[in-house]
Amino acid sequence: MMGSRIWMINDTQALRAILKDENAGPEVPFPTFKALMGEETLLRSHPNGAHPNFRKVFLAAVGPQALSAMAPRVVAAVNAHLPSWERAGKFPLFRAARLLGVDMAVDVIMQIQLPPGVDRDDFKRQVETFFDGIYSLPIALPGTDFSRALAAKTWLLEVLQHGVRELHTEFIKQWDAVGQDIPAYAAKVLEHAAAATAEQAPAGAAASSPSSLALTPSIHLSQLLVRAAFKRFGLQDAALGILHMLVGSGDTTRFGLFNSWALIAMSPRVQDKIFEEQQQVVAQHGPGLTHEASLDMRYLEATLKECMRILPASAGGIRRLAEDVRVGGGYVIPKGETVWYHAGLLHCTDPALWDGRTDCELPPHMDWRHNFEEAFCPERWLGGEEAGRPRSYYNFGAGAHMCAGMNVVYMELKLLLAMVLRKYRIRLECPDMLARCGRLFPYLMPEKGTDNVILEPREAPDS
Ligand code: HEM
Repeated sequence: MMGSRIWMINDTQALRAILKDENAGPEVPFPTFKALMGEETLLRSHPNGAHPNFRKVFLAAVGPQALSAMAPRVVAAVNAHLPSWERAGKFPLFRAARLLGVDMAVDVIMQIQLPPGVDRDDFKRQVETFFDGIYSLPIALPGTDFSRALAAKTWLLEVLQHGVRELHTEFIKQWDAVGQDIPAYAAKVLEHAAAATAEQAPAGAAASSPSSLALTPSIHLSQLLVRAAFKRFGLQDAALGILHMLVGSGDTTRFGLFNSWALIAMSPRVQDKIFEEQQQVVAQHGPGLTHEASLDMRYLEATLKECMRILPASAGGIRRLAEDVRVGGGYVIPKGETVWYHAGLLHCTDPALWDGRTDCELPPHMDWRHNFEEAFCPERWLGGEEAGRPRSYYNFGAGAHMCAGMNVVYMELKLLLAMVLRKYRIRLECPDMLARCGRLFPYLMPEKGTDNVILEPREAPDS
């Protein structure tokens, strides 16, 4: 692929070994990705114990308190679009998912601070241009997506330096104070967080002083730890770390949202069950959409899992083997080779759902095109269902690098969908929009003008 040889691994037994860092290192071997994201990504190598410590700090930054603080920002982001969709009675799904993905990354998750004079919408347009380039051919001719993305990168790195400057300065001070040792730095951050919890600092409280800025768990700080693993880094590299997380959190979210929204729009049955659950959530938590309320949306969560089982929002992950790996049938893939675990393929051959038949294009549990009602069954995730509980779920990866933002994604998507589905039934204006998607990789791309979602107001429950 793109000049690289890649082995697709669908043997879950062999995969277990590959998903451990001792045996294989994450890597994205595509020239476009490397040119835009740099050679030194978290996904590539982890000197100095960087990865497990980065992960601890990242997970501390997205714990329950942080999610509670994030929820109102999710609601605000959706409210910035919903009224115009309501006025039109419909919205274009691909564009809506793309805009919301960027909003979630920029405003909700990363809370990007811009320098005076930089317009937030202009910034978001540059982020979109950068996203588009990631899936393009590495041809930097004028007017190509790739060359536009390279230009956007230069601009974005310049702008992002503003918001990360103070943290970078304080980080370097703390970094030197701990002898430039990543585990020691991470330990200090976690101690600081524990002390703040003991003092009952309010959820999402901002750091109280410049030095505590570099000791308070945050996604920004976790990215700086990654940068520090490679070299003594400057402001430009700090900005690149932030750009990485904009991609990691925004681009994936838009695919998750597009796929889920489309599948849900195809199922009035599932929408009714979500609506019923929302009424119970309102009875228990009131009408406000909070992180706590989102925890009681079990059916909606099962629906999202089912959507991302059928149409994963990621293609899994890629690894460079550090050891020979033996796979089924006695084959050995030699050290140094690149392997890919593909979420969609693994879901197809889920041992709990697949009967081993190979004479069909897609097995019934995946075949949403021809067999929608049988394939799309959120109840699978709730147990006690004859459809069978899935065993393979690789949408968020697995093993040492399993998505650290998974709980953020579930909360975002649950709140967003609840805001729409409490008020509306939704349906695709062009019912076979998904089946007509011309482009399938790396994401589903609808044919022009086919992706409108119609909003039909639900009658008030007591009317
Ligand atoms: C639907 C949305 C998302 C999907 C499908 C997704 C999927 C994934 C996958 C498959 C991996 C593992 C890649 C591998 O094994 O090489 C991963 C890693 C990661 N994701 Fe996500 N992701 C999503 C959203 C997010 C968000 C919103 C955040 C941040 C808040 C995030 C943060 C991360 C991080 C930090 C890692 C690296 C973890 C590590 O290396 O330990 N993701 N994601």
